Amino acid sequence: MSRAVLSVGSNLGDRQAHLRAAVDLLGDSVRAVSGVYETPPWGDPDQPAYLNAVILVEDPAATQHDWLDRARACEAAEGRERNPDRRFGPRTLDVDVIAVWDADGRPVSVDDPELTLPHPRARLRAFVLRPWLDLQPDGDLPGHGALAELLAAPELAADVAAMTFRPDLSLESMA
Ligand SMILES: Nc1ncnc2c1ncn2[C@@H]1O[C@H](COP(=O)(O)OP(=O)(O)OP(=O)(O)O)[C@@H](O)[C@H]1O
Ligand SMILES: Nc1nc2c(c(=O)[nH]1)N=C(CO)CN2
Repeated sequence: MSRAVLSVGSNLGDRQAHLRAAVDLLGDSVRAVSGVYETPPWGDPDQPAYLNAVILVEDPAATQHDWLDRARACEAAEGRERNPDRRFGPRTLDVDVIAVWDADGRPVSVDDPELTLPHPRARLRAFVLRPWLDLQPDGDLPGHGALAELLAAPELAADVAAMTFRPDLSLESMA
């Protein structure tokens, strides 16, 4: 399994530093990093705004479970704490595996609560689709269709209107 799209989000502490840490920890597998958007909280409105971005990663040696392990390792490194009473609650760093493609470029489909692929809520999340579209204007969310069409769905209009591009908060290396 070689290629994946990861979504990163943060709404606690130094949000930009948490997202940057994920890029650093993913290291040589990183192929592209989107711009950063400030986004309204999805799924649980009573919390601060998030910063969100999307990262394209590639590693011929990585299985889909390796991407999940790496996502969890990034969250742990940034002190992510889980609150079982608030499923979509605030967090220092959330890293979701949105989709994975195998070595032949075929999308991987997994139906397991431990790892569901493509991510079952990605199509409902402007904070995933918008930065991904910036990186891949002709991209598809496997099984659901073109990113541009998904983003144009009426259910996402309010979230699209409320999100702001933050060019001042780039995740690119300062070096
Ligand atoms: N595609 C996926 N990406 C990340 N985690 C997944 C995925 N599919 C299933 N999971 C499982 O979901 C569990 C809970 O993840 P997490 O706490 O990050 O959820 P969440 O971010 O609150 O909600 P959401 O998954 O809707 O973003 C993880 O431990 C993982 O095993
Ligand atoms: N805007 C935004 N909202 C969220 C996010 C996120 O990354 N961005 N992550 C969540 C975790 O499931 C819940 N809600």
